[in-house]
Amino acid sequence: MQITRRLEFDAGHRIPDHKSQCRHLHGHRYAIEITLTGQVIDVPGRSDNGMVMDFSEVKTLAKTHVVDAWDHAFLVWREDHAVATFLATLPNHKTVITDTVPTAENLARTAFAILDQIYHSTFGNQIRLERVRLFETPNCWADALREENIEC
Ligand SMILES: Nc1nc2c(c(=O)[nH]1)N=C([C@H](O)[C@H](O)COP(=O)(O)OP(=O)(O)OP(=O)(O)O)CN2
Ligand SMILES: [Zn+2]
Repeated sequence: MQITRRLEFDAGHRIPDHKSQCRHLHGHRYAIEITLTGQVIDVPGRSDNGMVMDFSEVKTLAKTHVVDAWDHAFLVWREDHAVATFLATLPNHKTVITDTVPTAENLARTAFAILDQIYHSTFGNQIRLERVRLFETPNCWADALREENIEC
């Protein structure tokens, strides 16, 4: 069985080498959808009976490890020296330095890598992260899929 939980957050970014608008500093209302697979729990009386995993727990882990870190942050590529240096001059500014240019594809892949470890260490093999879908806008999204991210 497969379940999906969606969360939203706001963040700024830019794609410094982009040929068009995206090289400017701008922001998005991002959405992240986390898809997990597992067996439906069949233990009468348990709070999560009939569920793969309680959606509220899916949310809590995603919020703690990705969404709260990225929400209202500026996501800046470590090679984007002009912006990274400028942001470092702002006292207490919420800046997240990324190892790759912060496209929807790379952010989806980064979130997958973080969350895969988290769900695995919390729930072992019973729950598997299958996909992280990251919406940059309502019309543009990227999917990080297990088969392309993990060798298993
Ligand atoms: N494959 C990708 N292409 C683009 C990405 C990306 O992450 N992956 N990112 C951008 C920009 O960051 C941009 O903010 C999105 O731009 P745009 O295509 O303009 O998207 P909109 O939904 O705002 O488009 P409208 O046509 O104005 O609705 C660019 N490309
Ligand atoms: Zn953008």
